[in-house]
Amino acid sequence: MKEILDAIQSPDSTPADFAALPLPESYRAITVHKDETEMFAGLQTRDKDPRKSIHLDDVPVPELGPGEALVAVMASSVNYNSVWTSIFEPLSTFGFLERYGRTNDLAKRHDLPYHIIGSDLAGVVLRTGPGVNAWKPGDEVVAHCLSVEMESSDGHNDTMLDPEQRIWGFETNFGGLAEVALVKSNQLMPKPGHLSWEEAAAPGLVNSTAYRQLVSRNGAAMKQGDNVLIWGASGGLGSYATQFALAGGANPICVVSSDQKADICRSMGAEAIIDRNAEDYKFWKDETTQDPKEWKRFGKRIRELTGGEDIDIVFEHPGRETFGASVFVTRKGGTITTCASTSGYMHEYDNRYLWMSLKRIIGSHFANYREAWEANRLIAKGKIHPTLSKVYSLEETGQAAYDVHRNLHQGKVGVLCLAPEAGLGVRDEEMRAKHIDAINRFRNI
Ligand SMILES: C/C=C/C(=O)SCCNC(=O)CCNC(=O)[C@H](O)C(C)(C)COP(=O)(O)OP(=O)(O)OC[C@H]1O[C@@H](n2cnc3c(N)ncnc32)[C@H](O)[C@@H]1OP(=O)(O)O
Ligand SMILES: NC(=O)C1=CN([C@@H]2O[C@H](COP(=O)(O)OP(=O)(O)OC[C@H]3O[C@@H](n4cnc5c(N)ncnc54)[C@H](OP(=O)(O)O)[C@@H]3O)[C@@H](O)[C@H]2O)C=CC1
Repeated sequence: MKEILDAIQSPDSTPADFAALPLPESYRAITVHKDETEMFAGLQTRDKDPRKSIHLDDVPVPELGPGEALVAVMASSVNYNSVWTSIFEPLSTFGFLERYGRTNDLAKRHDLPYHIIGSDLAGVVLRTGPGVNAWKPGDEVVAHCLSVEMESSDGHNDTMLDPEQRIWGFETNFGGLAEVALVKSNQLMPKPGHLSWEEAAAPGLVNSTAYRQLVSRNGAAMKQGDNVLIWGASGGLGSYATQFALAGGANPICVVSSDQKADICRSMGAEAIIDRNAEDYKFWKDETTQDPKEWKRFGKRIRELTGGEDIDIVFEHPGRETFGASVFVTRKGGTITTCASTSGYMHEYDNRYLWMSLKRIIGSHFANYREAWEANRLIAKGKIHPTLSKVYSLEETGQAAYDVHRNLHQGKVGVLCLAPEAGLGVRDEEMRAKHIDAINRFRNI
């Protein structure tokens, strides 16, 4: 592994040098264990502690198949899907690995008693499998997390519709929170040169998801002037949705839960901000009853902030707790676009407000390769910036996941894998200097 790291850090290394490097037999990886899937049985979601289920193990390097690449991972990031994996909710991800393993001989590699998690990476290609022409050893890359087989016609208009669509590092093994990762070569994209490894690894999953959900025609197709209600506007998804709204000439109405988070949104350029804690919205009277008066109070507050207008697009992901309010505050003909249900997936809303006002609910999930590429291109051009706050070592990944689970973090949380320290890997200092304030906006808060 030291030889690999030396080659990555030497400005003189050539593709041939990388191709000649011997692969290590094993590498360090963040895992959850199949024999521990019941460890949190009986506990409330909030009390399930990722620090107990997340392990740092030595694992063998997987065999490389056709159309695949092995990547030396310099940095990765914590996504909420790794929190779900680590608390075995809504179900254990080992079921996904077993199901994938049953599809063909090569996929059997994924069905192991340990799951190497993580759905982001920035690093360097070490080896490519047969049939890979677009990438070569030594390429500096980021990887998006869409894994598809594309043997069915279903996915050929939109790869997200492939019946064998999986999220890498969640529904497949050999994820990015590790020193080496196995990806399909059509997950690779150029690493933005003006960013360090950990900055480049931070946006991938959430940036691509927010791009499809909000900007793409497959999502809400946001346009100039739209009022966009963004839940968790300084969180993982929300910090990118807010930037897309501002960069696209829309009007973000940012919902957050503290003064500090409101300040972050202001520093991104947002003006309309609602602190859901300070204003104490209680959309639910009890476990089973919502309070439409609270939806109305929320809608009134939005009208105050927009000069009397209602919401064109709701960027939804909290789910059960907020969905009734989200449907209510959307304007006639408006769109609620949802990609998650952090607070519960059995949503309840008053359907009269949906059909009588001709509103639409759009389900959105990650992004196809083209959407992920376009989202990464915006990062590379300095139009959208990483929202990296803290950086942890690989050993501290459990703590990093705990922070995200408990909503103690801001923006995105990074993890150094092979990178010995933060700040390495910048190739375009001039462009970096132009954007340095925006790049550092979330750092150490
Ligand atoms: C990029 C980052 C993303 C995120 O962070 S997203 C957040 C994290 N992700 C999640 O929380 C999602 C986790 N996944 C799940 O919870 C589950 O993954 C799903 C609920 C999405 C699906 O559950 P499943 O068990 O995989 O599928 P089924 O459809 O409930 O069960 C499969 C069986 O149901 C049959 N079936 C499917 N559709 C129909 C139909 N329309 N009519 C009749 N049967 C149907 C199938 O055939 C099959 O059957 P047979 O078990 O016998 O093989
Ligand atoms: N389908 C897909 O492709 C994807 C789905 N996801 C899913 O989306 C969800 C969010 O991910 P991500 O943004 O990365 O997570 P983060 O935790 O980084 O951000 C979510 C934000 O939502 C807000 N929030 C949390 N709970 C509630 C609540 N009950 N009511 C209102 N606001 C709430 C919080 O902000 P505040 O406290 O300031 O209000 C929090 O910071 C997760 O469930 C994740 O699995 C994520 C990426 C892709």
